[in-house]
Amino acid sequence: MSPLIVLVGPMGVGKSTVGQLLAERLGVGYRDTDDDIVAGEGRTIADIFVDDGESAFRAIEKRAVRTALTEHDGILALGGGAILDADTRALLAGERVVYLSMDVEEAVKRTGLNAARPLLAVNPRRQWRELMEARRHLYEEAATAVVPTDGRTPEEVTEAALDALELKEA
Ligand SMILES: Nc1ncnc2c1ncn2[C@@H]1O[C@H](COP(=O)(O)OP(=O)(O)OP(=O)(O)O)[C@@H](O)[C@H]1O
Ligand SMILES: O=C(O)C1=C[C@@H](O)[C@@H](O)[C@H](O)C1
Ligand SMILES: [Mg+2]
Repeated sequence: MSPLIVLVGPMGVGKSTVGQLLAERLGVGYRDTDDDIVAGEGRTIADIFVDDGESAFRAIEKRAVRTALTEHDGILALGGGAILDADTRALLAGERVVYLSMDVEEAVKRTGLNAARPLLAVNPRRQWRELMEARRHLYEEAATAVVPTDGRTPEEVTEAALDALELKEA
């Protein structure tokens, strides 16, 4: 089993929002590896970062992504940093991957100063830019289609993704 679409992109770009719309439009299920991690660990992602550190979180995330890629046949959203793992990127090579992109101002609007996003807790604008410098090329390399989300409603992003993939609705 393999997902119909894998969504990648930075925190707050709309993976959950658009992922659920895509799932409705295509008549399939929606799954999110961040949610799988929270359910499996019984604690929030922020708590995992604080208690065990980022590298422990990445190890948990890598397992969660591998499991979801083999178990789920609908829309799968990956955590924003999952793309950093080389083994995960190798697994994505065989998948239909949509990279949802946005610019920094849109990112600040959508994520704000939300403490639930530990990587953006201090100086979100600068941290977002730094994260994207390290990740943009990884998202782009993994992507079957890049769908910009700036100035688009979630419905418009959903439509653009369906068009880009030439997927027909259920
Ligand atoms: N196209 C859009 N235009 C404007 N706001 C949007 C759009 N897509 C999502 N949002 C809003 O941006 C915020 C983040 O969206 P969402 O939670 O779907 O992103 P995400 O990529 O799943 O983030 P996370 O990193 O938390 O998983 C939400 O408040 C959502 O309503
Ligand atoms: O961009 C990241 O590194 C992260 C994104 C979120 O989806 C979560 O997986 C976590 O907050 C880390
Ligand atoms: Mg989400």
